[in-house]
Amino acid sequence: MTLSVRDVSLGKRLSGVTLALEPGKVTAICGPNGAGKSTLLEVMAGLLKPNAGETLLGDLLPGRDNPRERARRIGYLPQSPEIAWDVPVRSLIELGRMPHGDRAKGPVDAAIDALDLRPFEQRRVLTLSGGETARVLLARILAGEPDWILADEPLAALDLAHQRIIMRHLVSEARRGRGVALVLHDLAIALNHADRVVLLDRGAIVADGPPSEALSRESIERVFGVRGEWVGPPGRRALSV
Ligand SMILES: Nc1ncnc2c1ncn2[C@@H]1O[C@H](COP(=O)(O)OP(=O)(O)OP(=O)(O)O)[C@@H](O)[C@H]1O
Repeated sequence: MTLSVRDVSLGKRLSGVTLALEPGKVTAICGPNGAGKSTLLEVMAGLLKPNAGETLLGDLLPGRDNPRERARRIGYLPQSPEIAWDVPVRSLIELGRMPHGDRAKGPVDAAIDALDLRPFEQRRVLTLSGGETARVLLARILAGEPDWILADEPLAALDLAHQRIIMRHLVSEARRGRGVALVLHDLAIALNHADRVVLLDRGAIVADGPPSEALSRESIERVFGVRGEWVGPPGRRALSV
């Protein structure tokens, strides 16, 4: 089922954005600070109502029709999530099952393993480091087995090894048929791992397509004002600036 926004505008934050995401793919949303990436993701999650335009999940309006159904279908990880209760890690991840009304062991265990959280399972969440906390919050989303994973900077707090593990896992979730949309600042991760890149600037889409096209030298210079050169072999490219 396609997740799309049609002609969405919200103050100065988004203007006339139209985008249709397909399941089975990883889409990276990139762009400079303040470009509207988080706003777009929140609108796509059905959690922020635009002034004009609409978000559609197939032909459903997510959020308004049925919030529980939306939560079952769309797992949304905000940029700076807050943790209200100092509960054990496993209990927090189990909260991801709330839209299903169960604590199914299988998906909770799978999420714990995917995010390398076995050693922390019984720890209280407020004792974890920033990167460990970020992994727990993403595990909560995975435990809910949503059709769509929308995550705002899910790798920002992670060390190199965990960035790799988690990016690979998100790619494998997409290959199993889920839709994955990630706000990413690291253009090399977007280039190497995403199937599609949507480049935003000042609230509008300025490039949208295969990563090597959307993140060409020219568009990086135009949008970020930085001259860069992609170096290294395909799949392992780095941006030399
Ligand atoms: N609640 C709000 N009310 C008004 N303006 C807002 C609000 N939240 C964000 N903005 C503004 O909207 C613009 C887009 O913000 P957004 O957080 O979507 O950008 P972003 O691309 O995710 O940026 P970053 O890379 O810095 O996280 C920014 O100029 C921001 O200051």
